[in-house]
Amino acid sequence: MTGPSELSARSAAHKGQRSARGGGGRTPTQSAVHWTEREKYGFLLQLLECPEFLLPERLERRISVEKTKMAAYQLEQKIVNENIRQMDGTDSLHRPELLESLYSQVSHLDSVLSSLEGQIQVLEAVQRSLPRPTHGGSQHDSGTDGHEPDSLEAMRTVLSEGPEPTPGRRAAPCSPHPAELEPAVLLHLERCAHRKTRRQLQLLQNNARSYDSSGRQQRVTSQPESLHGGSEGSLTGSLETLASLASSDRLLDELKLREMTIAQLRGRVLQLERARLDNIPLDPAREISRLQSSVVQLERVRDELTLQNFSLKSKLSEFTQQLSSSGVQGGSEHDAEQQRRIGELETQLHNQRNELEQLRADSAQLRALEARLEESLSRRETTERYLASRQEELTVLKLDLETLQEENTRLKDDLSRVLRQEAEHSSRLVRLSDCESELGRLQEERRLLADSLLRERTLRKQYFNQMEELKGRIRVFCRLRPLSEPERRQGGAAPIDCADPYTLCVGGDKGQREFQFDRVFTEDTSQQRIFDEVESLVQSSMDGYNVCICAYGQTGSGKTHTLLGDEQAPGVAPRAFRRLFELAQARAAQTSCAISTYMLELYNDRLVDLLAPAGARTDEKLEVKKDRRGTVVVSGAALLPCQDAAHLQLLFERAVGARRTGATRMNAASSRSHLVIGVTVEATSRVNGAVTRGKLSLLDLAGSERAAKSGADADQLREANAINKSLSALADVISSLAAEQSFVPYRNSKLTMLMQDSLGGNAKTLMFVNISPAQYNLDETLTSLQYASRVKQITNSAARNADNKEITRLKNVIAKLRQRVDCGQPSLEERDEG
Ligand SMILES: Nc1ncnc2c1ncn2[C@@H]1O[C@H](COP(=O)(O)OP(=O)(O)OP(=O)(O)O)[C@@H](O)[C@H]1O
Repeated sequence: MTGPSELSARSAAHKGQRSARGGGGRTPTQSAVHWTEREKYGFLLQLLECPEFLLPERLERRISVEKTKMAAYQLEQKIVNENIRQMDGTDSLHRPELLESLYSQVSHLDSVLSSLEGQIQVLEAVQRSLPRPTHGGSQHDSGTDGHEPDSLEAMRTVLSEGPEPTPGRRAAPCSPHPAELEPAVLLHLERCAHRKTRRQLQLLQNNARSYDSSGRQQRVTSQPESLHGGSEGSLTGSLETLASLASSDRLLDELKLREMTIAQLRGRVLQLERARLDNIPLDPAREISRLQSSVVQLERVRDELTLQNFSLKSKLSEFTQQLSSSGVQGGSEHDAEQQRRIGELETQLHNQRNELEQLRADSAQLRALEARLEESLSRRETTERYLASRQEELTVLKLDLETLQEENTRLKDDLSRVLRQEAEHSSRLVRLSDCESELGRLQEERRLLADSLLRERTLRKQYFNQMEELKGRIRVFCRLRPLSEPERRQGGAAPIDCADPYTLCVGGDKGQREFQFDRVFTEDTSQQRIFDEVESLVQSSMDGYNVCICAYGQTGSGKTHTLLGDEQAPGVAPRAFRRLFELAQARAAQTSCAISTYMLELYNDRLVDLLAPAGARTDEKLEVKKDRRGTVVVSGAALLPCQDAAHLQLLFERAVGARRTGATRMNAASSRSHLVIGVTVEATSRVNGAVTRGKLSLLDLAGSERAAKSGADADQLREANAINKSLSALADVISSLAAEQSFVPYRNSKLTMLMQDSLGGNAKTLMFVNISPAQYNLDETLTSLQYASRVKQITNSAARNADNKEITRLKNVIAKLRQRVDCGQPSLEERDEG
């Protein structure tokens, strides 16, 4: 069965052959190349067999008829091609026979078109080679019908370089004469003209003969009249005979010239034939050559005979002349003799004519044989060509078959692979649809989880804040540091005991005192444990609260260690930085966080920007202000955005490195200033665009100390004064907040101004009170604990309110007791001392 790919391959091959043969968009020149020289020559011979076709009008008509035929065939071919094109499509699979028949139709049409084009070309070449008919009379007097050229000049002109342009007429368009056609055409034309001249000559001779016989009769019947004074009629007849003879001479000359031209043309045709024979296979060429040489020999014999004929004719005319002259002179004695001789000569002439006719018949037969040979050769050539083309086609088809077989194998492999892939693909599709439904379910689940997570988060925040509320806005943690070696040597540890995680018992001269805090951390508490307690506040700053974590205590009590720590044991600050960025990362899907920082030092009541580049640090006064949202800002201080925790840590280390420290008797690296680290967090919700702003303030306060004890010099005394002043202002603020006074003296110190937005209000504050365990520092420890207790009083509003009521009651009791003292009863202090 013929497959569609095979058919299309064959179609392509067929089209390739057609285009190679000049099919499709052929030009006449291209077609002529494929209409062989032999075919052209055969057609030309056929044409010359019917000389009436050489008339210009007929040629014209024939050309136009052939062109019309060609147009019709071309149209038909187009239709068949269109059918093939459609058949090459989907239907071709089911109708291979129809397609085959269409292909054979196309081949047939191709060959017909090629033949028609060749014929047209030959006809046009013949037309071009003919002299153009002139309008208004013939330029060359042919003496016939005005169309048949018989003028020698015209022939020569055509033979040499084509027709001369005549005056009033433009030269023929410059189309080249096919060199091999012109001599053959001219030869034929010349032969036609030759035959005509000979017919005329024959006519003249017949006339002369009839006149001669009538003259003789006249002479026989009217001899007595001619003897008496001559006859006028016989004179007229003699003159006509002379005229006929003269015209006969002219015709004879013309015949000679024509025969010479014919000989020339024949030689040229032979030359061309020989050249053509070079291209013809060996045996037929030899055969044609042999036949042609015999034709030439025959023609030579015929020419000789023709010459003899001429000489006889001339002799005859001489005799006729003599005869007529002797007739004019009144007869001669040798009449009978001459008549006999004339009779003999005429017989001889007649015989020679018969011979000549015989030769001509032989020649015609030879030509017919030659034509048949040509025909059979051409048929053989056509068959050979057809066989060769079939052979080529067969080779191409074999190659096509091999290619198709390979293609088929490859396609089978492809098909099996594709089928395998399709099976895999369909199983994958099933899996994919399962996955899709699973994904849909998971997405729904995720959405529900996200909703519940949001609800949970909101609740968590709510509970967290409630818990923080319960813990109090101000929380106080107490941290006891380990006893150092110098302290051990200087009297050892003070009687400080941690009764429970919230109670610290300190023994002293006035007995043991108890201090309650939110948490009490003993000397063995790790930095991580401390941070675990602080972490919730760091989270609050992410939730939009202002959070302040500060460390208070005498110098060397461990404030810096708690807040900043060192490389081995990082304090609250570096851990808080890391936690902030972890929280920002965890919430990245819901909120985008922008974290910035400023780091300041308050030294001798003067603010210093610790993040300003070293060279750029000037004495420019930094001012503490509040923005429209009530947040404290320091104008002139750098507020640097931080990309990540490492960046913030780097800035922190830079600031700590720039901080002012000095050696005291109490601490080799004592902080002589308050360190304020502010980390602002601006969180923008990706859901609704809501912005929350929080701040984490870390405050490492300078050590509270007694100047004499710390061994301070004049500068250090000034530093200590400033430090104590600011700490006292901080205590005042906290007292005011505790007493819920309407006025809180924030502006008494730069420190309190700076901490305004982180103390009181909605702010959450955590104070570490750091204490030394040394007996040597017991007084300072007690002072610190009392200070922290004051702060603790405002940690819980409910408790605070209760405390306040209690204080009021006690104050009333004191007042009554004072009245009793005034009445001789002991006072409260006296009772306590007792
Ligand atoms: N909990 C602790 N565990 C171990 N060592 C501690 C602890 N607390 C403080 N120290 C050590 O005590 C010394 C003094 O601590 P730190 O410098 O933190 O005191 P300070 O209160 O900041 O002093 P100043 O106010 O003078 O700056 C340091 O050497 C520190 O390492």
